[in-house]
Amino acid sequence: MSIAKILVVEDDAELQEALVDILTINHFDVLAVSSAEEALKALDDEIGMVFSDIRMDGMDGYTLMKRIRAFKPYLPIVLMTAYGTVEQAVEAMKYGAVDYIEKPFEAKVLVEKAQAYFNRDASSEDDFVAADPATIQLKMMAKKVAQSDASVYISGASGTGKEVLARYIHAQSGRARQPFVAINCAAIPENMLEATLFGYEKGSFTGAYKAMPGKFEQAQGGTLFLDEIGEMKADLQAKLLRVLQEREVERIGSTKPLQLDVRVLSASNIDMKSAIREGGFREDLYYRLNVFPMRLPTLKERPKDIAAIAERLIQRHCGLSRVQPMISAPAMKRLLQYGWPGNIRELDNVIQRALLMMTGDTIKESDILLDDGMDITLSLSGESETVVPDNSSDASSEQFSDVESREAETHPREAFVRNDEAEFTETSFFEEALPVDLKAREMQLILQTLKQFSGHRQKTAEALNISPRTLRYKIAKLKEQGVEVP
Ligand SMILES: Nc1ncnc2c1ncn2[C@@H]1O[C@H](COP(=O)(O)OP(=O)(O)OP(=O)(O)O)[C@@H](O)[C@H]1O
Repeated sequence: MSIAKILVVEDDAELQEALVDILTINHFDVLAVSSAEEALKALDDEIGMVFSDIRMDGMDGYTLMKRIRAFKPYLPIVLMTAYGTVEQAVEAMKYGAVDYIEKPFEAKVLVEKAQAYFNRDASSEDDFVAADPATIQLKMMAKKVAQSDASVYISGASGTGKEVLARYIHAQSGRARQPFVAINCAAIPENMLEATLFGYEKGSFTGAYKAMPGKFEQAQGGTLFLDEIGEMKADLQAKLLRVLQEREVERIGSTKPLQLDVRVLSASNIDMKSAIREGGFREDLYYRLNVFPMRLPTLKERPKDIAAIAERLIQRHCGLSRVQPMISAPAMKRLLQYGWPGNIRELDNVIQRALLMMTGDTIKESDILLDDGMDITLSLSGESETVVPDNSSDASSEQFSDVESREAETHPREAFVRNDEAEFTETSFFEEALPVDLKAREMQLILQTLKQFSGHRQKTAEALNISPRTLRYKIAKLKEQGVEVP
């Protein structure tokens, strides 16, 4: 299942041997060849990455890369270039090399590149960075439990990486090549969640103008991740329990049960034990979901992860084609000293800000803008691009923000609610019971406004006083959740 080897293409025998030694010592399985022609013959599904020299007799590394790209569009290829051919390497990157190393290079550089890109094109892409002993142990457990079909329940505060861990479990399992379907139970209005989970037949309720498979069906053969499961209402909990017990699902309006082969992972950031005690969550369902419990510590509880995750985030945001900026020691100290109430999601925002602020190739202390030191909340992740005045009590000065924020809770945007819809669409379906949580309200507003302007994005964004980019982001999120957007 997992892609096993790194292919080294190097015609200098001595250097080839050194490369093989370094990679092998660092636990990579390596196959080495001396020419591009041999490399093409050696490339099979077992190869998860290529390091290739550029200047070789016969076919050069540049041509080799183009040839590989024809049948392996995503295979990470790192070109090794001698001094003076850097421009050629940069040019090569435009055609699809993910990176280059300039000779002579240190062993450390080679290993870092291997760690960064190896298996990058596999469906088992590993974004779960673990450097703290607590997380390393958790990751090992996740790898083990991935081999079974046991239901895993992941607890942890918001932004600690519960979805990342769920994806990791899926990627490490025998289901890795099958779909991973995630649904955020809190983001979908209560009356829509059942249909989204189980699917529905055309005409089975007002608004069901065409048949839709549910998330269970979409995850067939793979993994279904039920995020924020604690938000699910009692009647739906009972239905979910039945589906899990019987391992079959019936679309709403259908009498044909569908046998399910779906592994279920779930997560929540609420205290489920007290939810059970208070009657908010069914104990029997909890025990069915919680066959294997995993708890993600807050970022503060795993300080050794901060630097490693920050580096991964830099890689992620710089793309594969840019030399990675470094973090200066004082800047890192600042990251390490901070409390991270928003966990990794907050770290991600801080890194994105720093990348924007920095000049040169190093993130300096002054580039680190922490939320507690800022008088504006400015997130650049696309999740919240608007500037929200901190602690503002002036509702009129606020914008309709992406931030699922406390500000929004204090000042719900009543002015945006337009109850003038009459036709049956997903929108009117939402209106049957006004959703209580703000995410649902936001969704309702967007769908209503889109409908009002016949799906015209620009006009909708203007009416909601949000940027078109924010609207696009929100629409993409809704689509991800299975909501039909006009
Ligand atoms: N171990 C990790 N390594 C690298 N990035 C991570 C890690 N954990 C989380 N992230 C990043 O942090 C962000 C938040 O992660 P994720 O959405 O999985 O958190 P969550 O706990 O599910 O949050 P919520 O409870 O709000 O749904 C994402 O951008 C994710 O890629």
